[in-house]
Amino acid sequence: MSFNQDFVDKLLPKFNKAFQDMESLESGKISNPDEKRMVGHYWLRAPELAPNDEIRKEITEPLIKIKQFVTKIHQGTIKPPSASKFTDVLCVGIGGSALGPQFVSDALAPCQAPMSIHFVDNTDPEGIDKTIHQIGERLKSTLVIVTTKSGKTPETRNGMLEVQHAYEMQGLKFESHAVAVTMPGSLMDEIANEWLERFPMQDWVGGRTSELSAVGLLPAALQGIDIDEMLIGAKEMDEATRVKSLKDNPSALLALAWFYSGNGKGEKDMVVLPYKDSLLLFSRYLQQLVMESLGKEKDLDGNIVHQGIAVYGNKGSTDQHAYVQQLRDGVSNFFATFIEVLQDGQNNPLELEPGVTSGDYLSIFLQGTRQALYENGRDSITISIPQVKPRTIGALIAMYERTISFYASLVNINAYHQPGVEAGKQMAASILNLQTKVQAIMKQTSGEISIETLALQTGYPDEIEAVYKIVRHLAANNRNIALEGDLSNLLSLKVSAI
Ligand SMILES: O=P(O)(O)OC[C@H]1O[C@H](O)[C@H](O)[C@@H](O)[C@@H]1O
Repeated sequence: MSFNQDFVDKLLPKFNKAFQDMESLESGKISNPDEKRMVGHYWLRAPELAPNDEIRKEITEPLIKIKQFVTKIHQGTIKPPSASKFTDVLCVGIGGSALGPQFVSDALAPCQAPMSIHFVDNTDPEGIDKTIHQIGERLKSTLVIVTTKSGKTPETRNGMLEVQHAYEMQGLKFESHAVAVTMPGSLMDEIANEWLERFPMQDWVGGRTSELSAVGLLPAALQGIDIDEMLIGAKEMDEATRVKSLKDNPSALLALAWFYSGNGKGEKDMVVLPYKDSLLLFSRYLQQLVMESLGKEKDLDGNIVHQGIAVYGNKGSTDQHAYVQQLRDGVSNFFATFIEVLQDGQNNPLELEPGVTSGDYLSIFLQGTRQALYENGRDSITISIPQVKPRTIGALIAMYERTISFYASLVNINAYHQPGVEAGKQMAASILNLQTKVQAIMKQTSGEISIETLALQTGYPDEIEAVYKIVRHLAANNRNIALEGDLSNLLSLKVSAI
């Protein structure tokens, strides 16, 4: 990164404030003012630092419960009614209730994992059917984990109902296969009352920072991943990033680099390039962590700021054969983050040429791309880890979590709420309401009507385009509606009930 000492000196007061803000956050002050919540994910790996005994218990008790439950599942003490053991795990959840478990599974699950894992993270019926089809006969020995902090996310509810239906179709009792991870008292908590087990999600842990809570630890432990090591890695990184010295603090340095690169306004995108197949999902995980945390319209004083940093990426060297061309030669609107893994992970590596292995190529390609970018004035950050293992993954997660906290302080925003997501959900709910009205009207309509008339009859004449999209979708799925006319020309269409 091409900043100089002057730039660092100028930012030092902001960092001193960021260090203070973090101290206050970690001491349990309300750091998510809109939702009036504490922000406590850092306590998950150091319960001794939690502000009181009640919170400490909220961390230690579920952890014991997870370990006991996982042992019983692996031993077959807790077993499904029609098989001797659970063999598979099916996780239903979305956003922060899916991305961490998916990333960690891809990065760390051993080849001979005690259980295979599958995910339903959308309300796409075809995607759900495909997953259930892949599980096939093993559905009877599959443990379902429904994860939702709020307990009311529509996609997760739908996924659960679809999965439940699949169990019923095979004559299996869903409740004997299901556990929930949710906030005590939530709708899901009530639904899961008769299930195998319920694991709590803490009010003071946000979805996107929940990987080291029951959300991530339960599926990881079921796959035989050492969750204690993940927690140790995160704790060690927390200690290293609690240091109030910019130059000695990895998260502060990372936040400084982000601030420099995007001029404190997110002017440049973050391209995440791990040179390791097992870290493929890291960019997707970071996309939520960074963009949902930092992408904000207003700062903490209510000024319109439109903050954020766009994140994308995949893996090296694969991406060198795709979009890296633009990174080097095209529009200069990004900074790259290389993630370098020192150990190749092969015992007897093949020598492709004398003294050269596949792993050497991977390492050399990283260096080559980094230098080629640098020579063309493109900045990059390189993070090196010795190996992809539970401890380093815990550490990486913790490093980025604290970088978010620091950066949010530098640009004076609340990193812990997501008002924009709520807006989309409310819109979707009103369109569902409109669909219900359309279906009710069409049930009582004989003959053809225009979309304009139909919109008028719903009481929302201005929602003509939404009505058009609703009927087009219903007709495409044989849902008792037929359309006559040119599908691409709204005004030519006539709707009738069938
Ligand atoms: O865990 P849940 O309450 O089901 O939420 C799942 C996800 O959806 C929400 O819309 C939020 O934007 C995410 O931050 C959250 O992780």
